[in-house]
Amino acid sequence: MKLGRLNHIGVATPDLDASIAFYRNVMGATDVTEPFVLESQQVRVCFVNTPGENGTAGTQIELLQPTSSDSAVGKWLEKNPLGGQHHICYEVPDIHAAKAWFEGLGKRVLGEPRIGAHGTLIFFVHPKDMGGQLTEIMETPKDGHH
Ligand SMILES: CC[C@H](C(=O)O)C(=O)SCCNC(=O)CCNC(=O)[C@H](O)C(C)(C)COP(=O)(O)OP(=O)(O)OC[C@H]1O[C@@H](n2cnc3c(N)ncnc32)[C@H](O)[C@@H]1OP(=O)(O)O
Ligand SMILES: [Co+2]
Repeated sequence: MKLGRLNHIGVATPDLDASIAFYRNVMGATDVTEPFVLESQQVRVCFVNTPGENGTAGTQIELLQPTSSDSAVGKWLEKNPLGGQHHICYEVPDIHAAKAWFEGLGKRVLGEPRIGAHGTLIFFVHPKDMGGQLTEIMETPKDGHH
């Protein structure tokens, strides 16, 4: 398995607009995308772009507010009402080879690879098989656009 760049850190929040204000006013973020709803994951999401180096894209903070309490993020917020770090997403060159790799190690891949918020194929690996860390694996965007 070839580990690629850290694409984003998923951060859950009970109030997306308050979190955007926090990243702008407390963290000095200047590049925050327009929120949109991803029905399939029952989340309203936006990205805080952090500066990259030498013209490359920086790692993003993916801010996630559930649109329903009966959702992965909704359920997680019930246990973590303030919100916080929810998952980590790494890029890989070949999503299908990566899926076979984790399954070969007996780790639970959650569902089939599907198109994620960045428009490329992703899957998640169960946190209990990953040292407590919910891990999203994402195929590196072909056009290099992140
Ligand atoms: C913008 C969209 C973007 C995309 O899809 O492109 C996203 O990133 S969407 C993000 C939301 N979607 C997901 O997280 C999908 C993957 N997650 C799941 O399938 C579930 O959340 C799952 C299976 C990890 C847990 O669901 P379950 O129904 O089993 O919930 P439980 O509360 O019973 O959890 C079981 C056990 O796991 C612990 N847990 C749950 N979530 C996390 C987490 N994010 N990080 C670490 N650990 C987590 C939970 O505490 C339970 O452990 P226990 O010791 O029993 O308390
Ligand atoms: Co994500």
